Amino acid sequence: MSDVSLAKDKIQILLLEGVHPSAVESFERQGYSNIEYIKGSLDEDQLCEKIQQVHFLGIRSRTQLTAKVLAHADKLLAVGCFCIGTNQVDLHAARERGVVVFNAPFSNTRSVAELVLAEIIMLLRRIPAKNMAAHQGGWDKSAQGSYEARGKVLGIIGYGHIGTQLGILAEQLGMQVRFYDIEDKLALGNAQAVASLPSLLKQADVVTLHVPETPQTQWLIGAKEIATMKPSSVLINASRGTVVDIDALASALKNEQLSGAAIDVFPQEPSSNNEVFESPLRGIAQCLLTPHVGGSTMEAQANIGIEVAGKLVRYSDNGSTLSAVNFPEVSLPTHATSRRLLHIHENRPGMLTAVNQIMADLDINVSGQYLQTDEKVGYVVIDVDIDPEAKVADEVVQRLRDIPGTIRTRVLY
Ligand SMILES: NC(=O)C1=CN([C@@H]2O[C@H](COP(=O)(O)OP(=O)(O)OC[C@H]3O[C@@H](n4cnc5c(N)ncnc54)[C@H](O)[C@@H]3O)[C@@H](O)[C@H]2O)C=CC1
Ligand SMILES: O=C(O)CCC(=O)C(=O)O
Repeated sequence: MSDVSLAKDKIQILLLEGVHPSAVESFERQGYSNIEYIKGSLDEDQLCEKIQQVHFLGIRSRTQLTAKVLAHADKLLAVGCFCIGTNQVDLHAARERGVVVFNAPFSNTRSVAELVLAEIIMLLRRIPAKNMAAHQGGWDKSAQGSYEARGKVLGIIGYGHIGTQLGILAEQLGMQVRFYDIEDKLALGNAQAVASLPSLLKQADVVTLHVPETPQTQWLIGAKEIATMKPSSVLINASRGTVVDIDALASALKNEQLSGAAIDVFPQEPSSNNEVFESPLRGIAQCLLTPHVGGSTMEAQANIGIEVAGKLVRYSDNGSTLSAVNFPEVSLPTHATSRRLLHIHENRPGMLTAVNQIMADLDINVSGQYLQTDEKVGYVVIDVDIDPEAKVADEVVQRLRDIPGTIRTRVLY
């Protein structure tokens, strides 16, 4: 695949899932005007059709970017996930096609932490059940089973950006923060690491999940794990729907093995606001259900729009892959006097030699070269002194493209 960079108004941008208008404004400010904005997500077949003309794609958590979809994406240069999670994208397939994927690693962190903090208090006070009763004409004025958060043990599973932010906020309420993480983590404030998941589950009054979706976190919490939790404790999941076995949770709540739960993410989520939400948890009084809105605040969404659009623009304008989640990271100065070539290739021996041999053969001076590789892919950005009027750029691109193992070549400017 090879592209001589298009004029900005020819670059087709598709934004799905109602990403914040700040993204559109950011693109437009930088001269990108060919933007299609769709409020919902598209299913696999619709995406396979639509993606064929798209250079930059923006999605949130609903759009599944499978290997099949990516196989139709001949023009696609980069994907922006306007969220933290990137599990909805086949990152390996994207990388192997030279498609760079970006996300917003902390623009909605605070929003999730605040929601979880609110849920902790609501659940410990049995507000979901009292609220449901009141809506039906009931009056459950009783302290039975209601507790303060102060002094209770908060067990955080996954002590990353959200887990640590939540831990700090919870300490302000006087909670005792314990966490379990597969990595060694700096314990902030008075938080304490716990050596194993069962140990954390046994001692916590509130268990909250803040792990990514990975093969290891799939069904991390099932009937066996719930059985080790205190019957007075509550479970919160605002991470990914595949982390908790929902049937096991529903039966534990019905059998009063747990005192309550707050669930924001589900194994199957509606693809739009018009679709009916089905779940075995529906109707359980002491279960707070929210429609995957942990990160959905105006502040977070506006910031994410600017952040991710900015990353896509920087990649489009100067080739920078800084903070890409599936790609070697190259951060670049702009060279006003040079032309810039991008070469994405399979990481195999001799690639750089082959690239530089072409420059030597064509008597082109290289004024800057930036290479990064990971185990599969190499990404080299080459600034060259070529007269903008000279036709040699076409020949360079052709010869770069002919190097065996080349995935994509582009001339930026
Ligand atoms: N409900 C919502 O709207 C939102 C949900 N999320 C979800 O929250 C997740 C966490 O976000 P961040 O804190 O920003 O991620 P992060 O990457 O900063 O932290 C994740 C932590 O989980 C740990 N971890 C991974 N596997 C583990 C395992 N098997 N057991 C214990 N710990 C494990 C990691 O070592 C890391 O410390 C995201 O991946 C996303 O899926 C994020 C934002 C909004
Ligand atoms: O707001 C969204 O669409 C998804 C939020 C989320 O789950 C994430 O940021 O990972």
